[in-house]
Amino acid sequence: MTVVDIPGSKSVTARALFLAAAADGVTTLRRPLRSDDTEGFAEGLTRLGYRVGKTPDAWQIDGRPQGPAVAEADVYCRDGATTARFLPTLAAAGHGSFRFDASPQMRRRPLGPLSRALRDLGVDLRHEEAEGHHPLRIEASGVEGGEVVLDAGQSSQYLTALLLLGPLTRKGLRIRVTDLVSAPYVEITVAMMRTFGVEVRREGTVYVVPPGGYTATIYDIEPDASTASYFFAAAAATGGEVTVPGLGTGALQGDLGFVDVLRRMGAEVTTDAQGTRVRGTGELRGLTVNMRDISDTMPTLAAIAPFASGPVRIEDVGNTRVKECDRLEACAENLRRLGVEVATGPDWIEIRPGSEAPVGAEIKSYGDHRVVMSFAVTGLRVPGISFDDPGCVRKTFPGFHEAFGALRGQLPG
Ligand SMILES: O=C(O)C1=C[C@@H](OP(=O)(O)O)[C@@H](O)[C@H](O)C1
Ligand SMILES: C=C(OP(=O)(O)O)C(=O)O
Repeated sequence: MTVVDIPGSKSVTARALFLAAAADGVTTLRRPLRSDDTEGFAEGLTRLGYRVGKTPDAWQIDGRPQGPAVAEADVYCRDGATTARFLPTLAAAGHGSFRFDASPQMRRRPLGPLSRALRDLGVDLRHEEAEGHHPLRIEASGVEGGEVVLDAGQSSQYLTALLLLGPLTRKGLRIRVTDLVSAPYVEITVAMMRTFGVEVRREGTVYVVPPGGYTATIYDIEPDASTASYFFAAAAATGGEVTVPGLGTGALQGDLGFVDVLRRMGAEVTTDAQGTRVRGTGELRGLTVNMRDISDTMPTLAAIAPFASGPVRIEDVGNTRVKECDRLEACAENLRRLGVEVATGPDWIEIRPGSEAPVGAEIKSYGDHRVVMSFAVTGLRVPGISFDDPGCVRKTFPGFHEAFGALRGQLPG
């Protein structure tokens, strides 16, 4: 049995940084994720004048309920959508002139529904180049609050950004949501807001957020469930056994639901209060699965699908086309490089394992950490897999190759 120590959750760390910055008092985050996305978020806060103190195991943030400590700032959000979508709302609640820009891929990724909602709330927000995309400029003078309509069918992060903003407005927010993808991420947001002293109420499709601000706390960041998916998939694909402590029945992240997909395929899964264990049984059945709620794990499943005994069809994942790359096409392209038959549609991918074993090839990373980490799992059973850009794992797990290499030595085969 192998016990794997998975680094902290990106989503939880990003939210915790926002909440800590907005809270009244000093917050300590224990075991935050240290990766390009979360270091970028913390750097953004520093640019906005917040104090972020770092030790190897904890980050400490001096909260400022009144908003950024500087009157002007230029914030580079790197490749992280949480930074690029959450930080502008934090800035909007303060006073000053703030500009946000991001990596070329993050500039291509959409933001329009969020910026429209902020404008509807009276925020002076301008896109400097393409409408609905970074770079953008906010002339912030606080947010009054009230009711706003939001389409979060492309990204739940728009809704999370507005929910996080709610308690910083003068009247609170009523957010009427017309569509929502990646819904479990909103549950993470609501649960974490509660820990920082704010109760979000739901009335059907309306989220009601009271004004009044956040309270500082000591917060333990749980391990990243999307990262854990590579290690669970490794066990399922090789007949090995992997245990991840800290991701148990009380975990906040919906992506832990990936183990239910592995269970449907034939793996043995046990989850208790302490963590989750996956044991490969030698059986990996094909299936049709809707991954709308957990689409960050779509590439993980696509990458082990060639080992299934029948076709694997993944549905309702159209939003993976606007992530670090077009993930449906990236997975299809790389599976074809391995000699695997695959088809895609607007929001689905179907992998059809053949009688021939996949062959080794260079994987085209498209700068996407999940493409690399997913096909590393394929590499456990297919000799000769290499990557054109292995380093792009830095976005969420700089130490991935070392950790996965250590696991490889402990798995069967
Ligand atoms: O809120 C979050 O932390 C995230 C939400 C999801 O994005 P979408 O809601 O855009 O699907 C997920 O893919 C991303 O990695 C992190
Ligand atoms: C889509 C992802 O990240 P983000 O949207 O936060 O950039 C991801 O980590 O898979």
